[in-house]
Amino acid sequence: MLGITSAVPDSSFVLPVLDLAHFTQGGDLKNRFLDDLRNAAHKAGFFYLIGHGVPESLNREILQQSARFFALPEEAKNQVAMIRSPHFRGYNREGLEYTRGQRDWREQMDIGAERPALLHDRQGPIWQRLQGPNQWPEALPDFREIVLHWQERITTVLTRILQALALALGQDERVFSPVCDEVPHQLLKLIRYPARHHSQGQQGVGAHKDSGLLSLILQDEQSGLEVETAPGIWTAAPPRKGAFVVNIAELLEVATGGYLRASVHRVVSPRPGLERLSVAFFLGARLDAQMPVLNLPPALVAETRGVTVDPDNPLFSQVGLNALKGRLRSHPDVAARYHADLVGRGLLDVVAEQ
Ligand SMILES: O=C(O)CCC(=O)C(=O)O
Ligand SMILES: [Fe+2]
Repeated sequence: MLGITSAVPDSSFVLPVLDLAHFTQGGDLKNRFLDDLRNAAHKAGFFYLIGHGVPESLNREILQQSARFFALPEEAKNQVAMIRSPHFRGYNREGLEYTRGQRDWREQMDIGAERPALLHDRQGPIWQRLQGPNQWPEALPDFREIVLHWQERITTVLTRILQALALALGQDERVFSPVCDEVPHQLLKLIRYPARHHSQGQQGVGAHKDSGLLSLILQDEQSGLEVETAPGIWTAAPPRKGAFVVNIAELLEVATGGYLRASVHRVVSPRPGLERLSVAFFLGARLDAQMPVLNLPPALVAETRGVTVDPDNPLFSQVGLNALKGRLRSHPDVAARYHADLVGRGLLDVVAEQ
């Protein structure tokens, strides 16, 4: 059997639920929200978010667009295939993406910030290759507007959480502004996990950490997302009506010397006869930024674990390099076609030679 073999979820641990409206209301509610946020982000690194202000109707619309997109004929989806985009945008059918060397079993459409390509500037920083236009399915006239609108709303929500996290960590509310104002790195994935026969393994997406600042997941009614809350212990994060799942990603672990936890998570494939749709949004820092290391209050420093060192996944504090590393590894076909000069080389070596 491949990939995930023993998913014994730990039902004794329940992910916390945070209400963002409490942060806005101020006073005691705000202080309690900040305490709960600090705890959630330190311990599990995952929580449910309610009171976020994103209308249910908009969440339904994006899931509907997603369902319509995945229902298109293979040929229509392939017209926007990622292999046509040097900027890693577009559609991938099942089995094209890898996590820790194992094939994931999900189809997905990747959409980023809609910005002009900088590809021809080969003298520039190598991460500039990530910037460029998206690909849009011709058959779905409302797709582009709904997806970009949802992306903007979610960016606002996560920027707010970043401000709250800054306060919760004893920092100025705007401490992350220099690394995420104006042109944060945005990536939105529409994802469909088809059922899989157990003999094929159950890896919807394999165990991983997200590489940006904060991630947010909108789920349909199907479970499958699991969080490693202690070594080898997987806590289920099933869908909750009206709530998003939010999680800490690697750049915040780096910025806090490991006080904030970028938890490992995975998705187990649905049982035969079922499928699961999710929309995942990844807020990264500006690609031209260097991630700062924060000066935490002594009480928090005492509980700092240090950044997890994973030889398979070196962390770069240069944001653009970290993002490019992730994309090259997840999409070897796109890397081979457009970025062969970077494949199989340490990115830091490439930068040093430029
Ligand atoms: O589909 C999900 O629920 C989570 C997806 C995920 O973790 C990812 O794409 O990084
Ligand atoms: Fe993830």
